[in-house]
Amino acid sequence: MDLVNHLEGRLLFAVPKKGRLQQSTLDLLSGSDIQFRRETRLDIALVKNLPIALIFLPAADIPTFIGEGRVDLGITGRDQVAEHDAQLPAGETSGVEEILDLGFGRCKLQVQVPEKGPLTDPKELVGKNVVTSFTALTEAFFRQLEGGELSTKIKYVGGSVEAACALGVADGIVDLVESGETMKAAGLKAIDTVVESTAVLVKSRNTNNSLVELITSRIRGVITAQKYVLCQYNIPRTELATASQITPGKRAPTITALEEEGWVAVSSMVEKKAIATVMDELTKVGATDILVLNIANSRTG
Ligand SMILES: Nc1ncnc2c1ncn2[C@@H]1O[C@H](COP(=O)(O)OP(=O)(O)OP(=O)(O)O)[C@@H](O)[C@H]1O
Ligand SMILES: O=P(O)(O)OC[C@H]1O[C@H](OP(=O)(O)OP(=O)(O)O)[C@H](O)[C@@H]1O
Repeated sequence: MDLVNHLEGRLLFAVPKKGRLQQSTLDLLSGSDIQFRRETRLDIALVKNLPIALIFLPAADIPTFIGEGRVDLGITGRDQVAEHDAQLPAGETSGVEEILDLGFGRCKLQVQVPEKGPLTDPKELVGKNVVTSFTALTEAFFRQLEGGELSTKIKYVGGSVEAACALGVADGIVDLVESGETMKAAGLKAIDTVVESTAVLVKSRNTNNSLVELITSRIRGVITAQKYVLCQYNIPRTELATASQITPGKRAPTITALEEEGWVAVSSMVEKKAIATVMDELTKVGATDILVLNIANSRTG
């Protein structure tokens, strides 16, 4: 099948073809009921149940395709969008618009130098060799540090940036850090942060495809569901005001009267990471039968 001829009329949605953001992106698509089958080695997949085509691209290239309006929607790192925007001529507005922070792919683009070396401040790298995959952001960073000048020599490498200092190619690097394992293994330390990043859903500023809203709302629902649990409990009506402060919900808690005089049942969305503390506090104010339920999907205001 000539897939390119089947793109007409479809929303084009770019997703990472490999790497750190791919699995969580595929999970989001699946949670949003975007059904597709990707043929081996093909970078285009037609969605079966919606007029959408998925385009598998390197995360670093996604902002370019979206910025030029070739692709309507995409998932990539905020760092990649920032790098794309930093390459634009002065005064030009970015064609890439962020719609949603997706929460995964959290990392920092950091200035790193040899741990045992003499450098401790990014200013000491001015005029020296710096290696990175993010040349535009690194240039902007050093230009600001140098007060508008740029004497620092910035060189591009596509991967394994952390090897540059040990190989004598660089005095410092600008690379992504998450756990810090790679940096530590390469004998480097971070001395400054250029940008902080998470995966984002982005759209082309010029797209007018109505499916953008539908997809955004589905993805938002999946993210909310992943972030929250539903907490249900029974409480004496006299303690309801205090309990409602502990579980205010996204809008307000749902309160139902119980058959037993003076008692009510409460059901409220609570952030997953806070649930243990919330349960402790509810118990303290007299709540009983506290249940915590996972949310499969959601649409909230
Ligand atoms: N260690 C990490 N932890 C979390 N997110 C990361 C990490 N490294 C990269 N990312 C995010 O994932 C995006 C893609 O990086 P990744 O290293 O997966 O690239 P890639 O497309 O596989 O290209 P490469 O050929 O450079 O490996 C980055 O721009 C960043 O937003
Ligand atoms: O702080 P950490 O948890 O160690 O993660 C950081 C590493 O992850 C990324 O590389 P990746 O492993 O995706 O491969 P790459 O170097 O080929 O881009 C990034 O470029 C760092 O090297």
